[in-house]
Amino acid sequence: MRLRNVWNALRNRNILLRQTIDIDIDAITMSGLESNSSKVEEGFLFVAISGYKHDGHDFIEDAVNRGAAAVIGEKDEAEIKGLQEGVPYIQAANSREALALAASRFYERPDRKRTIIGITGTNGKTTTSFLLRDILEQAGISCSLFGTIANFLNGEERKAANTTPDALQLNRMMAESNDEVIILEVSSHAIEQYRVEGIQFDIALFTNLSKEHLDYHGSMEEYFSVKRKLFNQLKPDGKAIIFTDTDWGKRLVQELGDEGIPAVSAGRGEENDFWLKNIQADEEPVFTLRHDENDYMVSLPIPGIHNVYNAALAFAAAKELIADSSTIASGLEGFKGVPGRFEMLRHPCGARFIIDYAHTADAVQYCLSTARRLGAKRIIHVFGFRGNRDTGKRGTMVASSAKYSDQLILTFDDLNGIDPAEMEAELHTLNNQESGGKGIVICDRTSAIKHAWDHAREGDWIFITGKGPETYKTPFFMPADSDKAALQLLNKEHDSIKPAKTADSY
Ligand SMILES: CC(=O)N[C@H]1[C@@H](OP(=O)(O)OP(=O)(O)OC[C@H]2O[C@@H](n3ccc(=O)[nH]c3=O)[C@H](O)[C@@H]2O)O[C@H](CO)[C@@H](O)[C@@H]1O[C@H](C)C(=O)N[C@@H](C)C(=O)N[C@H](CCC(=O)O)C(=O)O
Ligand SMILES: Nc1ncnc2c1ncn2[C@@H]1O[C@H](COP(=O)(O)OP(=O)(O)OP(=O)(O)O)[C@@H](O)[C@H]1O
Repeated sequence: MRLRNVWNALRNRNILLRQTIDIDIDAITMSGLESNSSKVEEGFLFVAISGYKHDGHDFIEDAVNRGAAAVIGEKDEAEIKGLQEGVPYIQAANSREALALAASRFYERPDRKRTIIGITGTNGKTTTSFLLRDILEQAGISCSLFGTIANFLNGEERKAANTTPDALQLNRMMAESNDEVIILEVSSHAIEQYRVEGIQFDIALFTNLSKEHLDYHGSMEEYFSVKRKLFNQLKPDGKAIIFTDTDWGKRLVQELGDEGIPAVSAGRGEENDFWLKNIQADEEPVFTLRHDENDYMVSLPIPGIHNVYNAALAFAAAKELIADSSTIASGLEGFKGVPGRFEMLRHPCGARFIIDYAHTADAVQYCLSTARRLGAKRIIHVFGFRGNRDTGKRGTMVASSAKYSDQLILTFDDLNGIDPAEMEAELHTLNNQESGGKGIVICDRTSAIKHAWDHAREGDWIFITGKGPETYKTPFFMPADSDKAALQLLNKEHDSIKPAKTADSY
């Protein structure tokens, strides 16, 4: 592709500052695009990103030595080392934005060739995207799905490093996809970091908003305003579909309406386009959705009122693509679930163990209150906190757990570089301040799980939350690399595992 095409894309968006080496860019073609210097090959355009850990401008020399034909950066040329004659340096106002626009152009606007569905919100993105994919696929519509669990395209599964891939990988995968629909989980980090910039969506969904990532966004208002940007990236005939049971959802519908952006609402009030009513929140919930004066009865094979909300949203989105509502309802009935989201295993005594990815106070409340509603005799909650992330939400998570559980066991999650002693001290402080005397601390995660296992009684619902299906980053006492593997090991070798370190001995 001619470099001129990318240059035009940047100029059209007014982010071009200047082209500092005077060269005829029409003469330059680019054979590839990269933001990581170590992957640059002969003839590539290299985009230097000022990152959180590294400054890509420091790697321009490396990129040029590997054959870069041109470089885009955001710093002034006077600050750049390693540029060579014949290699133009194009200065943009923002490199991440430039990368996204360049990628979209280089891969020939893949968003225009497929139906693109973006899902944002604090909780429920993954579950809603899986629900929607199951509905569409059961109706014979092929889907790619890019999200936290993995990236799925053309029937293959690829590992995902982020909830939303970076702009380069995203546009590349969209171009590679032969599927009719692409479902994309859109995190607030992704929007802030321009990973979805330049993409226009056919449908954009909003699940909810609750306290999360405030270390990154500063305030709820700011967090909302970032999420909201997604809804300004709809195609001219695109649709916003909003779940309205949070004030943030109601506000979004109102604000989009004021801007003339068509929004379809789903929620428990009669005023919604998809009115969710008659909810029987059993282990397999049943509910009715009223739309266009018709009632559709749906049953869902996963528990939790939060999953009913997710299903209502998926139903509303599917309705944009599938006319026959009974096909949508049967897609939901056949839902296969999501790894590590309300995933249930049984203890030999009959107690239930649930592995769940809850990592907000809101999610904890939804999970534990589901168990209470379904008649749990005791609720035990095993969880911890990812190191180096949003420390502000921890107190409310413990308080929420204490409110809905009978006992909580605070343990290690992924330490993410934090000193174990520091995390241990934090767990004790949170336990003393927020658990209402219901908590203990067992730092080793597998020992905490074993403690719960050993003390399980018939009628207990025991939640292990925070990691879902993720593998452990550090080894724990038991030879298991995930919560599920630990439970499976306990189930298999119940008697041969030695007593674990307890709170007192740790
Ligand atoms: C803090 C953060 O958000 N970092 C994200 C950011 O990294 P970065 O671009 O700043 O990376 P960096 O390491 O500083 O490098 C800067 C540049 O130097 C380049 N470089 C570096 C070394 C070298 O030798 N040569 C070279 O060219 C790099 O390729 C890069 O272009 O941009 C990358 C590409 O988009 C992301 O993968 C990365 O996510 C990290 C891994 C991360 O953990 N992010 C979390 C916070 C996140 O984004 N989470 C959300 C989900 C949140 C949720 O809802 O739970 C997500 O979407 O995953
Ligand atoms: N609609 C909802 N409202 C509140 N909590 C929810 C909702 N849906 C799911 N949850 C809770 O949030 C957890 C994460 O769900 P899910 O993975 O679907 O959300 P997500 O938005 O994709 O999160 P992440 O981006 O962190 O992966 C679930 O395990 C559940 O505890």
